[in-house]
Amino acid sequence: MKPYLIAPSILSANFAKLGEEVDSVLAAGADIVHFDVMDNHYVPNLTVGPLVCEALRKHGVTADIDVHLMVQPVDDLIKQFADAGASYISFHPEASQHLDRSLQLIIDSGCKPGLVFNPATPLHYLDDTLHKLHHILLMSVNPGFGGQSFIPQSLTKLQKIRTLIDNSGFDIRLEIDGGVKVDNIRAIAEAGADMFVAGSAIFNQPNYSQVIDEMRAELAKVSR
Ligand SMILES: O=C(CO)[C@@H](O)[C@H](O)COP(=O)(O)O
Repeated sequence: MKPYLIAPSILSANFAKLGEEVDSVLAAGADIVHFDVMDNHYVPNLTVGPLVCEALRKHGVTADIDVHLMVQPVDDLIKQFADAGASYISFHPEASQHLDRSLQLIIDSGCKPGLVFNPATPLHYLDDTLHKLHHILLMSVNPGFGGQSFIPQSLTKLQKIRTLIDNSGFDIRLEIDGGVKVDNIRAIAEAGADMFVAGSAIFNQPNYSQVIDEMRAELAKVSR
């Protein structure tokens, strides 16, 4: 198993001082920055685009930036985000007309490709794509908003994906996103996740390092 990664979602950060927020959360021990892109079409909310990703790089952020595209169509934004400094880029398979092409565009742009599954998106999209994936992102809430509750059925879906990955022989990260908190992160890790996106659990607390330390303490209890 890979080392656990904690990825704060900027969706819950104070956008009026985003650079400082990202600096603070990285200084507090976060591993990677989760960057939620919403287009008010694929999801009913509107957030940020490549300019903001580029601004974080210009601000001096050197950590990996994990771009989650909640957009349709997908392909036009891939190169723009790669040029803006994205490290990982993931998208929802049902939002792409040509899944293999979209994955290849991410690879050709020099980024690490991922597929995102909503709570009810079928896993058959993994049938012919696993060999190209760097990560799989399971949404444990319906996408569009921070601060929602973790959908308990996601644990079963996580276990299914973990088994698929382990049986495939490919080295793929399994990321979870939505309602991740100190009090459920251990169960989520035990179901197979190795990368944890948390927005409100981190940014809604005054002391980011305390939350991240508490999450790591819970993760240290997982036997694997
Ligand atoms: O992509 C999304 C929501 O669509 C997430 O990244 C949320 O931003 C996670 O927020 P919390 O559930 O952790 O508050």
